[in-house]
Amino acid sequence: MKKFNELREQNNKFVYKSYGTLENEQTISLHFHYQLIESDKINDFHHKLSLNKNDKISTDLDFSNIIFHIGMAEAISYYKIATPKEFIIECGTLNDEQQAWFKKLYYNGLGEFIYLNNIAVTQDELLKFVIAFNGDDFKEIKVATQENNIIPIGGGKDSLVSYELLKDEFPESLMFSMNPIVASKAILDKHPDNSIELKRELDLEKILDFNKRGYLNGHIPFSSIVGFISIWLGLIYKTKYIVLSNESSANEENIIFNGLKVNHQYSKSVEFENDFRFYVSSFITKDVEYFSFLRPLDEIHIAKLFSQTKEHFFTFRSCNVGSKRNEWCGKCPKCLFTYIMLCNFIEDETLHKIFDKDMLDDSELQELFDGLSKSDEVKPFECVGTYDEVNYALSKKRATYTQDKLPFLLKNYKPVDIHYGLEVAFNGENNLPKKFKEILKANVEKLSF
Ligand SMILES: CC(=O)N[C@H]1[C@@H](OP(=O)(O)OP(=O)(O)OC[C@H]2O[C@@H](n3ccc(=O)[nH]c3=O)[C@H](O)[C@@H]2O)O[C@H](CO)[C@@H](O)[C@@H]1O[C@H](C)C(=O)N[C@@H](C)C(=O)N[C@@H](CCC(=O)O)C(=O)O
Ligand SMILES: Nc1ncnc2c1ncn2[C@@H]1O[C@H](COP(=O)(O)OP(=O)(O)OP(=O)(O)O)[C@@H](O)[C@H]1O
Repeated sequence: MKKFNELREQNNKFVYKSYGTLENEQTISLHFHYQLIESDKINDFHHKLSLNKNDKISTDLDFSNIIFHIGMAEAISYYKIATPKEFIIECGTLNDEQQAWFKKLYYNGLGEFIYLNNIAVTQDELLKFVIAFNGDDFKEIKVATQENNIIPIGGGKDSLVSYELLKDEFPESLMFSMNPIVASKAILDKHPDNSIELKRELDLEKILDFNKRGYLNGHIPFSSIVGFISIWLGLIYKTKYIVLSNESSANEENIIFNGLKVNHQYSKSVEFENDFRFYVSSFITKDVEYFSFLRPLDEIHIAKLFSQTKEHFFTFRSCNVGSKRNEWCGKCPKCLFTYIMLCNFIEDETLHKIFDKDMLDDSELQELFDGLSKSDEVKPFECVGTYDEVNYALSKKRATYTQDKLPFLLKNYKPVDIHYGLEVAFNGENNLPKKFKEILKANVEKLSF
């Protein structure tokens, strides 16, 4: 593996060359061009997003501001290959405050990457933006948006819960999925007139080739990309609310490394959500609002809500490893975590059918089990919840077995006497508009733990 310092010493540069829109009768596509400049070589990357047109879309305004910003968020997949000190922007401008904002996103969004590649770098040192653009500043985009929702669908249980809780109250909501997996496509297909399917094409062969040649690789803040893209969708669909399904558990870091709170789910955290809302309303538009509907909830609450939606039991896929093949891989942290969250709310027989086994009886999962349940272990780098809710669920489940019937992973598990508060803090840090808070409250009140 080429090391961070070795790559930095080569004085490589990253360039955001251009962004553009191509439109024909059927499709709209956004194109982004980046370069990684090594001393004697220019490596070009071309990234593309595309969408089928329909009569709900209006593209008659100048959307360059938001499209430029989508390019800033998407650039991270290519920037991370060599993490140059200099990030040159040739197609737009960012003031000091905006540059500081993106530095924070890149640093925290690459937190897991920095930790796993054992990189010693501060937020200030990671990169410096160089503006090499002489055009005008971007203008705020003003669109008369309607009181409707775009609900991004990931195919796992969280966005399905939002979908279920909102579908009667807001039957005209638009369901958005990017490169949808089968589970997401099933939701979009139920709403053919209100679905947004977006194709995202990375310059993947080139990324994989750099990976093979030992350049840097690691996790990127995927949800920040969903965020900027969904603002663009809100503008072209004239739709006010972007309704995410990020939970409060996403705020907890995996580990603290050199003072950096390393969180796999950084761009799902409320810190990012608050920063993002501020950024969008200050520099892009005040007419589209991004918030997470499930923010007051922990994963355990979401799991209980999900357990009321039987029709999704055999279609949802929360497993990132298997979801492209429409499978639960049965071996990753997210499979085990999802199983643990649901194990008190869905009867064993059904749960075994969904996951194809009793995951708590799989001795090969001991290490993952410890990572999820012991606070002195590093929490797995996946979208999993907090130690407290895992231990709450495990302790509750363990109490339902007699000693001789305990599944393998619960045999040596010591129930934890935690005071895990199940009450939902609706007045905690969240950005739910009043009407959404009322719907969530009414549904949570129906649950009894
Ligand atoms: C599906 C998945 O979890 N992928 C992560 C995995 O990548 P892998 O190599 O196993 O396969 P691919 O995803 O096909 O990636 C191939 C290469 O392309 C790079 N790449 C991929 C997507 C992208 O947007 N940009 C890229 O540069 C990737 O680095 C590979 O070289 O491991 C990677 C390294 O740790 C992860 O970066 C991949 O994660 C995807 C970006 C991804 O979509 N992950 C989401 C499912 C995810 O983790 N979401 C989090 C939200 C995190 C956040 O803060 O936004 C969540 O749901 O909580
Ligand atoms: N491909 C995608 N297209 C559109 N939105 C997405 C996509 N992937 C994720 N999202 C959005 O990001 C949120 C976080 O993703 P995440 O995978 O954690 O959630 P999920 O799929 O709804 O449920 P789970 O946590 O059980 O997997 C989703 O709830 C959804 O709103």
